[in-house]
Amino acid sequence: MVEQVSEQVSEQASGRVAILGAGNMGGTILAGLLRAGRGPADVVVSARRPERAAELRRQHGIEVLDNVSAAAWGDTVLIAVKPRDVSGLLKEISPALRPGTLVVSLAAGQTIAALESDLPEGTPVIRVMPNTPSLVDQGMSVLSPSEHCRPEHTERAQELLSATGKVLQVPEAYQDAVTAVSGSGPAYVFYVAEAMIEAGVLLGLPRTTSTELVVQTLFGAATMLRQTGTHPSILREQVTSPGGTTAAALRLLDDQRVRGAFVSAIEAACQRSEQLSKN
Ligand SMILES: NC(=O)C1=CN([C@@H]2O[C@H](COP(=O)(O)OP(=O)(O)OC[C@H]3O[C@@H](n4cnc5c(N)ncnc54)[C@H](OP(=O)(O)O)[C@@H]3O)[C@@H](O)[C@H]2O)C=CC1
Ligand SMILES: O=C(O)[C@@H]1CCC=N1
Repeated sequence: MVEQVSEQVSEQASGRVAILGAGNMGGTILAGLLRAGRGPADVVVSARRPERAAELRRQHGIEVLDNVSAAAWGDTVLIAVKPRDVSGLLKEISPALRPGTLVVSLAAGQTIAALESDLPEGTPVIRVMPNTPSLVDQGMSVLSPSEHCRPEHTERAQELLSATGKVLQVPEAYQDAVTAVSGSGPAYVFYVAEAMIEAGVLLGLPRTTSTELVVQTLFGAATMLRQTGTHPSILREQVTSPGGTTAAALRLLDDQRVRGAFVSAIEAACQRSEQLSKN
């Protein structure tokens, strides 16, 4: 099966991509690459459960291989397993990697140094923090290349990740903060959405109506932030009429220290990412 696939030549700059671990994030990037026009000549995945492998073949019509075969096939190998499974997976595939294969890791809290320690000397490695809106091509992926990466390696990863949204490069020292802000960020927004929907229901709105109001309001507010480039404080002031409803709501949020709670929550996520890198 591996030989059969390898006869086909990828026309993409990032070459043949092997995604190891097709769960939430790996599956999302896979779907994004396929939407962007890649096909079986360009992408394979690995799965450890036969039923998941069958599902991936059925859904996407692509090759599902074992980890070692997929890693040997790929020009770029994307690591999308849970942080605790990364080291074992890298040790497993390390002997099969061809010289020059680019390893791209999505794992939270896994440093470049830790990744390199399980890979052949000199392997180019890129640490990335993506997020789940990649599922709708609105992802935010933030990458940090290792010192063994040449510009073409970074361009390869940028091309790969831009299939599902924006891509930014930062020094690795920022990755724990990035993880806390944009990696975990969608969860904070969904948390706020849940609270707003429940509030609408409490006030007597049908659940479907409340949901529609909240989703469109979040979408509209995010679009305003992006399209106007205006600071959120100013946009908030524009909604807040003197003596009006918004001022009453914001006063309660301030009294309940909600802004401070958000800051502390994001600090906690950053600390957790730092802890993961020490395990
Ligand atoms: N979810 C998110 O919002 C984000 C996640 N990340 C990072 O992405 C990575 C993946 O997270 P997520 O997608 O949420 O996790 P999931 O648990 O959804 O996906 C992990 C996948 O890896 C598979 N897997 C585990 N071990 C192996 C193995 N040895 N060989 C092959 N496949 C294996 C699992 O298989 P099985 O189905 O059998 O369990 C599962 O399908 C993590 O490192 C996380 O830190 C980064 C940014 C955002
Ligand atoms: O919760 C986590 O650990 C992962 C990393 C960022 C988003 N999800």
